[in-house]
Amino acid sequence: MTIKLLAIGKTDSNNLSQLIDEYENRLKHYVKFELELIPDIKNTKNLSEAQQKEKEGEAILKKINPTDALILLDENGKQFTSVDFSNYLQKKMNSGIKQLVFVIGGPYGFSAAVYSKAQGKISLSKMTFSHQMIRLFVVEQVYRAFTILKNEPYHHQ
Ligand SMILES: C[S@@+](CC[C@H](N)C(=O)[O-])C[C@H]1O[C@@H](n2cnc3c(N)ncnc32)[C@H](O)[C@@H]1O
Repeated sequence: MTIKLLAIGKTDSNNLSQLIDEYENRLKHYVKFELELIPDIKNTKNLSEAQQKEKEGEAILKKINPTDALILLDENGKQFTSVDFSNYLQKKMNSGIKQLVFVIGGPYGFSAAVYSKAQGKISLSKMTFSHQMIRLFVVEQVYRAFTILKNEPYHHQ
């Protein structure tokens, strides 16, 4: 199974990018992983929040193949412990899915169209993180999950 993390807009902070790269590189030892950044929507100044979400939603859905499992990162989604999340990933791998796609919304979240296509929602906390910082937290948690599955000494209960 391939895991893709889809997000809108390039990561503005070099420090953040470096940390994301670090975990992305570590993850490559365990699974085929790709972080794909969808270019920012242009002329957002002339768009309402709802219009921006719609356009971002269209761009997101264009990237999804019919056989992908689409899972949204969302404050109101299901919460896991890191061990539970590792078991969740193991089950997805066992289920024969070709590609698991985690999607991070833009600054205003997801359009209704994206919600309606999603097979699940995962929350990393009840608090809201910036759409850029959450990238790092997702990559780190996926990495952590694989170290748990491999019994490696990264995670401590
Ligand atoms: C700034 S937040 C958008 C917040 C907006 N209130 C909403 O309704 O989604 C941007 C994106 O970051 C992700 N995000 C932020 N906090 C999160 C959390 N605690 N758990 C999971 N994803 C989160 C989500 O993908 C969200 O769409």
